[in-house]
Amino acid sequence: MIKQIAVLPGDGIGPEVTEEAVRLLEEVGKQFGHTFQFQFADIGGCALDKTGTPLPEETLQICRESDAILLGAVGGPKWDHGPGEKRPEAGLLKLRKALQLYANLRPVIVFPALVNASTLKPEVLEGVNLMIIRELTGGLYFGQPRGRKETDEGLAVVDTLYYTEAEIERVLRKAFEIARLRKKHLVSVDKANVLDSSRLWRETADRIGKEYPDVKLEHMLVDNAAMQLIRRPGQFDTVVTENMFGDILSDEAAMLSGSLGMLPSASLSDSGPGLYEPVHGSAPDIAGQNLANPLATFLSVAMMLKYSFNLEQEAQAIEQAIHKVLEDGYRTRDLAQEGERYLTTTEMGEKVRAYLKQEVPS
Ligand SMILES: NC(=O)C1=CN([C@@H]2O[C@H](COP(=O)(O)OP(=O)(O)OC[C@H]3O[C@@H](n4cnc5c(N)ncnc54)[C@H](O)[C@@H]3O)[C@@H](O)[C@H]2O)C=CC1
Ligand SMILES: CC(C)CC(=O)C(=O)O
Ligand SMILES: [Mg+2]
Repeated sequence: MIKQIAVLPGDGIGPEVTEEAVRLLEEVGKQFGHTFQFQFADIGGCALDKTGTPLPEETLQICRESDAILLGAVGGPKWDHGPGEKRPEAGLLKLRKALQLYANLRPVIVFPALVNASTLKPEVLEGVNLMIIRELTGGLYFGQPRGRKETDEGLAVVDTLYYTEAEIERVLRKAFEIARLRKKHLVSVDKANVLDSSRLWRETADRIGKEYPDVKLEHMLVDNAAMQLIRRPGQFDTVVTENMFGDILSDEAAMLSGSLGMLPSASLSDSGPGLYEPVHGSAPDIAGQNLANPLATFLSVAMMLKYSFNLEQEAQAIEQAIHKVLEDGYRTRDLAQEGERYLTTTEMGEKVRAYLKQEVPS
């Protein structure tokens, strides 16, 4: 199989983790007889510095012409004070919108070897395997009007939470389809006791739910969901929610798996390339130090192989290699216990490739 992959390393630790992910893909290609061709392009702060825009037209074109997109992360303190459209994050939002990547899949898996990496009790974490589906191209991050202005009462500011029924319906349908392939239990998270947008979300979920009688639909208010995720995460299988709630809940859920450096994601549309990126950001506090955990990006590569290329066996080979590396006690700094030795980003990359090649040390 020959596939074109657009690689957008971005800022901070983005280039460090994507470099290792590209090496991993090359290794998968070698082992399974595939050719992955990479086209690198700028996004975020590095694109702003070079071109004055966080998503250059050329980058968007490369993405449109690719079979899948691999992204590191964008942003950092250097660009934090620019106006909204001159922020690195605006480039990523624009890319998601332009490619209509409305369904963001964020699986949260507790690797048995990492049960002790979390601050939660092992018995609470046992068997946790949930899928958060976050709406990605609507809601507060996109609604208009937005911005600030001087008023008689001083400075005022507005962000708009806007959803059409069609936007809500398509992501809910995707969630029901995914729930059907899992444990057939879907929790729809909203704030229907306060927000009109959430009331439409809930009505739509109830309506679409009638087409999926085999899937048990439950509604949960977002504040309670945030608490339940920590109290008893095992009660969740598939979770669907709007853009900002999903953003926040998935970072929270990352702590079940031990680190934000463990959480991958896939952003999918109805046609065209999928975008694969770790859930974490550019981590300026550790950037340039070879300390980042690349496993979230590796797991995102596995999602790419599965969802975009239908290469189930290859995806499982990556997941298995990661399982074994962790079982054998290898950790990056974010996962290591106090005083425990840890691997750098590049060493973890080498280790996972070695396990993929079955070059397992005795
Ligand atoms: N998809 C994206 O490109 C995202 C970009 N951002 C941007 O990233 C910048 C930093 O944001 P933060 O709030 O600090 O969130 P962050 O996710 O970059 O970092 C939060 C904390 O987690 C740690 N961390 C994150 N990824 C890690 C990894 N792979 N290995 C080890 N530790 C890791 C960081 O060191 C930091 O302590 C901001 O400019 C923000 O807008 C934030 C989230 C997503
Ligand atoms: C545009 C990003 C900075 C938003 C985010 O935090 C995310 O997608 O997880
Ligand atoms: Mg986020």
